[in-house]
Amino acid sequence: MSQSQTIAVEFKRVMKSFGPKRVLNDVSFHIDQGQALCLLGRSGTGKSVTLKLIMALMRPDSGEVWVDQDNVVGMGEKRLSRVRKKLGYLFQDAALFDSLTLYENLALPLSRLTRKSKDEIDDVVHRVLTDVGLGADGAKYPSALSGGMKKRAGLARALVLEPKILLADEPSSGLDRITASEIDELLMRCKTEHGTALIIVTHDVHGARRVADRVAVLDKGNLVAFGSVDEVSQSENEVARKLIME
Ligand SMILES: Nc1ncnc2c1ncn2[C@@H]1O[C@H](COP(=O)(O)OP(=O)(O)OP(=O)(O)O)[C@@H](O)[C@H]1O
Repeated sequence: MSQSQTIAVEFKRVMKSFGPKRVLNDVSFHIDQGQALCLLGRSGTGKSVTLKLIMALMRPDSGEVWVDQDNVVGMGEKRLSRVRKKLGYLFQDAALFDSLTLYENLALPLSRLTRKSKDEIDDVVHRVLTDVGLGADGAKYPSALSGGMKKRAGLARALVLEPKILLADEPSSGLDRITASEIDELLMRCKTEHGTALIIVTHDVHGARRVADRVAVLDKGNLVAFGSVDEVSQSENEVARKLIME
């Protein structure tokens, strides 16, 4: 069955348990292309598991997980690798190769996964590095980058393949407020300038209030609130209301 053109990611009645522990209980939501969803919730409420289900690194016990036009549940590796090309990931630790310069870290996925020429790769890497404010830092090794620069570098690496959907796991963790706001600005630019859908796991409610078109609050395996920041602020669920008003 084909999905609406505009849906980027959709969960339909997703259940996931580990042994006796139910981590996601009948979770349904969707986010459209060009929108930002922030996933909030206390520690251990299934936020990272949600990202892993989208990447199909895990399989739900039941339910459907749609990415763009495809239900990835039960999909074979060949088709999955095509779907995964639509996804970019910004990991907590930036996931850069320490033995490569920043430039080389960005050029590597382009030379491995695309047919771009050396000159085209050079153009893309310079453009993306400039976009994230690291235009003069391509020759540096990851060990020479500050925490904020590493996050920007991780974002550049996630964006270099021009994903339709960007998944970010705590993009502002460990950063001071000003640097965290700069990362938020960059994420918002991905959305407005490239129409990228963003799914951001975060404990930074302040950032979520600025970035999110939709907020999803998970608590004890349940999606207890979903909607705009204003809607969640007026949610009947106390956990969700308190969390967003922090
Ligand atoms: N591969 C796994 N095997 C067993 N249990 C797991 C596995 N992955 C996650 N869990 C459990 O699922 C629950 C949710 O984990 P998850 O990492 O999604 O939490 P989270 O909301 O991202 O937490 P945090 O905010 O601390 O990162 C936890 O109880 C965790 O121990």
